[in-house]
Amino acid sequence: MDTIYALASARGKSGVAVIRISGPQAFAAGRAIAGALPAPRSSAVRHLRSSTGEALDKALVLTFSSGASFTGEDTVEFQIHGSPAIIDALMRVLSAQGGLRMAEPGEFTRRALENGRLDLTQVEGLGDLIDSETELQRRQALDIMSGKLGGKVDRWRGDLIRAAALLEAVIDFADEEVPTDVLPEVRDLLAGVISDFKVELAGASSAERIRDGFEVAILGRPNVGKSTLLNALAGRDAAITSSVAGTTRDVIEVRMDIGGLPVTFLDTAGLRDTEDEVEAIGVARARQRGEAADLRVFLQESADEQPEIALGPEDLLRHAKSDLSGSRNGVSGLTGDGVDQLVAEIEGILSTRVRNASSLVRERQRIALTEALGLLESATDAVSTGNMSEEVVAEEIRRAIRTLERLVGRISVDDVLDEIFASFCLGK
Ligand SMILES: Nc1nc2c(c(=O)[nH]1)N(C=O)[C@@H](CNc1ccc(C(=O)N[C@@H](CCC(=O)O)C(=O)O)cc1)CN2
Ligand SMILES: Nc1nc2c(ncn2[C@@H]2O[C@H](COP(=O)(O)OP(=O)(O)OP(=O)(O)O)[C@@H](O)[C@H]2O)c(=O)[nH]1
Ligand SMILES: [Mg+2]
Repeated sequence: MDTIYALASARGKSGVAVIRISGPQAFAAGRAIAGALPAPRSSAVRHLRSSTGEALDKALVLTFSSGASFTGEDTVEFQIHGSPAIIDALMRVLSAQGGLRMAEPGEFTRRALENGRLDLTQVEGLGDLIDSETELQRRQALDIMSGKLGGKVDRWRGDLIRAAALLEAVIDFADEEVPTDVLPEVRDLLAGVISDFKVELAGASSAERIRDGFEVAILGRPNVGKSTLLNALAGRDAAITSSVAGTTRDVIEVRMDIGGLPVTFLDTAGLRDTEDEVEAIGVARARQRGEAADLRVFLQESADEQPEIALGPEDLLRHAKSDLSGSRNGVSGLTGDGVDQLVAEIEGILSTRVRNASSLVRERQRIALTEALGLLESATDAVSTGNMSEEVVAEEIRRAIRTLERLVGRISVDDVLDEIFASFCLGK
């Protein structure tokens, strides 16, 4: 097993930077640079030196032994002054050490997975935790990283293993008298797991929305003040505004945190028929992105205007430029009138949509549970109608168990690993 190292903190200047070394040679490499190492899980101040004895930095050194470390391997950390020059110098010294190489993105976490420290869902949770930008994303990712989904999967797996074993006992003792009827217990076990799966699946799209965020499109005729409203929401000049109708062409995206939810606002081209070729492309994009968005805010020029895009029941209609019209159901990006109420209403609508969020935060997880549910429903049918042999039913349950094992990475999942680790940072 190679010993790997990487900068674990962000590149650039910082108060303190962390360089981690993990693997069988970690302690030897640490000693070569820092001298005597502190006991595992304690720290010591040391002068770090190159092989020629030149001082690199005065740093904090930490060690973890393989029994109790993040990766499950011997680990040494240097917490150094966060200067790019020190980082470069230390990385050079490490690369010159025999048997060490730079880690690939996500490789520390991959080792934690291989050493059974984390299951696959926890790895996904950790990736999401590092990517989290809002409070709800942080909480959701921390739950998953702490084993919320993995723990449930283990319990379901246990119940299904028992159900399959009960059926297999019937098969094995087919020519003897099997005194008790196992079918009621099998049915109960399946029903319990099926009902849990349904709750999880019902809350999957909400959980996925917390992870991926919502899109809210601002739509309306040209010149009604869409871009001005976007800028008011963003608190900066994200989009060009002007008194010329047809100013915005491309969709302008601004990412925001609304009550802990990640929301991307879309400013769009004003909707109208136009001879201008470029503007027409913009209008087509506005319609397409507007229809695909999770929620639409339609700015009306006048109260009797019919929106030229289909609005859903929760979509928001607002009179534009309320500072001029004095409308009560209005908004003004220019004066800020009605903007806070609009944001509050959007927050209310979107937070109801995530209220039933479950632990299935990724499509991969939802697909696995859907597949397992199908198998268990067909097994339940067979048990109830009795028109299938115990062997076949047990095999269906075993297939559902294997699907759960893929979900947590208990059986080989090389195909999903590359995809999951592709989005990890270097040093994680
Ligand atoms: N300096 C530093 N801070 C850090 C990390 C790190 O690697 N270094 N982490 C890295 O991501 C996170 C902490 N994660 C960790 C996760 C598990 C173990 C660990 O030693 N686990 C053992 C023992 C558990 C125990 O003692 O309770 C294990 O799982 O067997 C350590 C750190 C965040 N902060
Ligand atoms: N009085 C007033 N003027 C506004 C308001 N919002 C925008 N305007 C003005 O109206 C003009 C058009 O504003 P924009 O925000 O560019 O309008 P738009 O809807 O993005 O226009 P297009 O991109 O062309 O579709 C600019 O001169 C703005 O200063 C408002 O709430 N009140
Ligand atoms: Mg505009």
